[in-house]
Order: sequence, then structure tokens, then C-alpha cells
Amino acid sequence: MGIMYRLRSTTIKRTCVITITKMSPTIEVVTERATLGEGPHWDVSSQCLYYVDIFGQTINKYVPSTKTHTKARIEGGPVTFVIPVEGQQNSFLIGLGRKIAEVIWDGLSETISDIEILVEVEDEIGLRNNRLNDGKADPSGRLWAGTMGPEPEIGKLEHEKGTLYTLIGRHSVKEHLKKVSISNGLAWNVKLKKMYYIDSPLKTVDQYDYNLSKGEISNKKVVFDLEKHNIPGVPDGMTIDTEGNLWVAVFNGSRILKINPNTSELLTTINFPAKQITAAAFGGPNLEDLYVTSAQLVVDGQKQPEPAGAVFKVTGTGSKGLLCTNVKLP
Ligand SMILES: O=C(O)[C@H](O)[C@@H](O)[C@H](O)[C@H](O)CO
Ligand SMILES: [Zn+2]
Repeated sequence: MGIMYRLRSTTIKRTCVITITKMSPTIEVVTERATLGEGPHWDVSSQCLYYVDIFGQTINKYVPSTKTHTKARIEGGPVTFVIPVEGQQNSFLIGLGRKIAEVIWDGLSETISDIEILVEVEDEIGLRNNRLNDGKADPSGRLWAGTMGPEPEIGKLEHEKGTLYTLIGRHSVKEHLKKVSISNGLAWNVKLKKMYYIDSPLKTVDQYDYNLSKGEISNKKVVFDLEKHNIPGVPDGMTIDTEGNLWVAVFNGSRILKINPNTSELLTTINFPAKQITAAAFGGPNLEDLYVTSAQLVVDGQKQPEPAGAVFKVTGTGSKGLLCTNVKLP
């Protein structure tokens, strides 16, 4: 964005030349179509994007430099997130139904080479049809992941049955929020000591005070309300840029919102040729490319046309992302 002023300094009168370069992001489809693409994570060391197809039950890798896409199928339930384990090649934490597991994958084969279940949550009567959803590592590498209630048909959800957890030991979790409906977007601002969180059906983006060393949240405050802005759909995944602005995917809203959580302002909207936009992550050599996942879920008998389900690469947003943190196994 170039703003240029030319001043005639000798007099009070001034000539002002203002050049405003309007931001014009370009959107490109970079992968084949998933059923429910989710959880994009940029891995700096390998310069590639990892993401999941929740209902396709795959973990996926996209390498921009060679434009190659590989995936491995995992049996045992919906695969809800995939995050590389810090310092351990080929090792990832995944959400698998109600389980958190460590898998070993070389990023090339169509199958994983090993899996170890670390924890199973909500294994009690009344909660067994829940499943995990979004998961992310906070800036210290601590895993946060939450669940959602049963949704036998898309859009017909049992509300307030989920919980938001952190992984505090290799085989144990700690509860942070109960009565969550669809645990979704997570982002952190270390400088401001905030965590941002989305429980989709609330249609809000929430902020919590965040104690990074203890991994504790408090003091909920709504920082953005989609209904107040007449935005259709529900907020899903999100990511944060270097200026502290949030990039929120809107499921059933065909868009990404760039919002300032400190002023509650809507700064930019990017529209996509797919309705079910699920999540976003900055990647690329300078963390300036925004990778956006989407879905092609059939809602009310309606199929989502091409390219729904693909991963989109957005260039020219004028923003730069914060690093996606890999997970540190406790
Ligand atoms: O994308 C996600 O985060 C979740 O898997 C859900 O939000 C589903 O998309 C939704 O439940 C469909 O209705
Ligand atoms: Zn999501």
C-alpha cells in the first residue's frame, strides 16, 4: 500500500499526491477436492502445507515448490487435525475421532507407517458420539484441541456437548471450557497475552486473557459478532498475522474476514468460489501466502460444485502471517 506525500515545504500551502494501491488478492486452486478440508498448517522447515480431509480420513501434504499433493488414509474415524511434532522427522499429532494420536508418515506413501493412540477423551455414556475438531499448538508448542457434539446430519447438531482441552502429559488432557458446541478456530497473540477462540454456532470470535506459561485462559470477551455485521454463515478456523489481525474462515459464507480484534473492525473481506470455507494459514517463503481450506459437504441434498473442497492459495493480501507452531510432546 503506497501512500506518498509530496510537500512544498517553503509555504504553508502544500500539494499532496496520494497514491493508493488497492489491495487485490488473487486466488488460485492448488489441490484436488477434499470432502471436508481443514486444519491447514505451514511447516517452515520443509516449506510445505499440511492439512486434513476430516471425512475423507486423510492427512495431506502440499509442496508449493513442486506443486505436488500427497495424502495418506487413516482408519478409525474422522481425522480432524494434523500438526508436525517439533524436532521429530515424520512424526505428527492428529485428532482421530475422540482420540489424539501420534502417527509416523514419510509424506510420500499412501499409508502411514505407525500410529500410537495417546489419549481418548469423552469415553462416557452420552458423549461417545462426540468427536474432536480443530487442534493447534500454542506459541510454546502446547496442543489445544476441542470437541463437538454429534451431527448426524450436517447442520443438525447437538449443542453444548463439547469441551476444549490441552494435552498436558503424553497421556493426559486438561479441560478449559465446557458446553462448547463446535470447537473451532484458535489463535494467540503473545505480546497482548490473548488467545482467540471460536465456538462456531455462537457466530462470534472470542478473546481470552492468556497465561502462556501456565496454559490457562480467563476473562472471555466477544471481539467480533458476525450477526451484528449481517454476515451469513458461521465462523470456523482462523489464523493471525504479524499485526495481530485475525483471518477468519466463514463456513457457508464463501469468505475470509480480516478483523482487528482490538477495535472489532472488519478490515477486509476475501470472497471465494466455494461456500464452505473452513480455515486459513499463512505460508510460503515469506509467510505472505494465505492457504485456505474448504469443503464440499452436501447440505439439504445440495451438492457443492467445483472447486468446493479444494485448497486455495491467496497471494497479494498485503499481510504476513505469524509462524504456525509445531507441537512439543509433553
Ligand atoms: O469444519 C469444521 O470445523 C467442522 O468439522 C464443522 O464445523 C463442520 O464443518 C460442520 O459441523 C458442518 O456443519
Ligand atoms: Zn473448523
